[in-house]
Amino acid sequence: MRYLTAGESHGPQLTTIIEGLPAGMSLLEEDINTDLARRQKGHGRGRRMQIEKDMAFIASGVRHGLTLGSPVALVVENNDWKHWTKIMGSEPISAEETDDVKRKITRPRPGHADLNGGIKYGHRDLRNVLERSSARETTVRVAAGAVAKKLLALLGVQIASHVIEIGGIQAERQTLSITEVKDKSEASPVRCLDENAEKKMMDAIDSAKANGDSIGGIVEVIVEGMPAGVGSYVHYDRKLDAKIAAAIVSINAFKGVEFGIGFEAAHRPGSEVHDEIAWDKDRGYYRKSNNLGGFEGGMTTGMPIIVRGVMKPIPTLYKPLQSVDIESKEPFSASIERSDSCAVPAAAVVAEAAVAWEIASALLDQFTSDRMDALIQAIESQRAYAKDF
Ligand SMILES: Cc1cc2nc3c(=O)[nH]c(=O)nc-3n(C[C@H](O)[C@H](O)[C@H](O)COP(=O)(O)O)c2cc1C
Ligand SMILES: C=C(O[C@@H]1CC(C(=O)O)=C[C@@H](OP(=O)(O)O)[C@H]1O)C(=O)O
Repeated sequence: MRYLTAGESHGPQLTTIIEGLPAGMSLLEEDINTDLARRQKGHGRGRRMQIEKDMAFIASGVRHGLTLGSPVALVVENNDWKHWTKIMGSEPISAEETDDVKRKITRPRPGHADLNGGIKYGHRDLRNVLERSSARETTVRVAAGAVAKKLLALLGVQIASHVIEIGGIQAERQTLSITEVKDKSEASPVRCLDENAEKKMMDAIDSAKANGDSIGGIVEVIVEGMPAGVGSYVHYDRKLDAKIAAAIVSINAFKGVEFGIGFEAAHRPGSEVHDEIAWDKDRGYYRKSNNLGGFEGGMTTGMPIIVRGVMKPIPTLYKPLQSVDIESKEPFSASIERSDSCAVPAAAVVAEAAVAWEIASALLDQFTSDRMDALIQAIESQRAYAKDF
């Protein structure tokens, strides 16, 4: 299964085309819209989120609520487009129009794709870079992820996400079921399970905003119900943990990823890292602990997948950073109109979508099927086989 996305931040719409879904899977626009709404929320979001009300239109590949096996195209309109039709339209704009009307940008923002993207594509108007490098694109990544999540739910695989750190404030660890993680994170304005930390995180976001600054954080994604032995050890590009790591770091502003105890493994002896193997007739094989976060040798162990990603602080700051104008080569202080001050809660939903996509694709690679009923059967039989192996 694969997908592409298209669309600029202030263009008319965002589009994704998903190829390789089996036929006969139930899919409704509301399955996708729930996740699109979740991605728009979160304390710290800027004014753009008051303009947009993201809704997916299923433009192909689904008939009477069921997938056809043909490409599924999803479209999300940008409400903000109506303010940008002249600036972002595809028709040529007259040479007499001023750079102001074109909203030309010659001052690259530190921490953004602006300067490198300008150098790479030869754009002297850096708007041509930022329109596509903007995290507005994560809207349709979440739409594609919602489709993957629907497939996973029908295969008995559950996924949830929550925020574990914002601006240095850490949530206390809790032992909760995946349903409780979903409910509690959904009810929190920062998607955090710990109410004490939640309040402090909100204060930290408010004070960063008041100081013209921004803060980042850490999100965690949990997956339960994956059969053992998905992915492979035989080649670097078939390792499922590696694919998930790439998907997480590909999210705008994500700088790192870890599984299970992650970087903590560097500080512990092997006897306190590796998860001992056990078997009983109800569960089949299991690990007595899950320090490795559900992966050994690039394959699922059947234990929950625990993956965390770290998001840097938002780079556009009201407190301006220094940069250089590419026309005059003179230094300047960046000025801005609007921005998020913290998007970690929204990014948790994006990370969940990214992980859902990778594991759904891995299941389809391994249990190839053009039909939903046959896929369900193949995965049930893998679970039974692995249990008594
Ligand atoms: C959900 C989400 C919302 C974001 N909102 C903003 C924003 O309002 N302002 C901003 O400067 N960066 C924002 N970013 C981050 C930038 O898109 C990102 O830092 C930039 O494109 C450079 O990419 P890199 O940080 O991955 O190198 C957001 C990221 C995500 C995931
Ligand atoms: C539009 C979204 O996020 C945007 C991501 C973003 C950036 O630079 O990445 C900059 C802001 O856009 P604008 O410049 O239009 O205010 C955010 O609002 C979204 O998440 O849907």
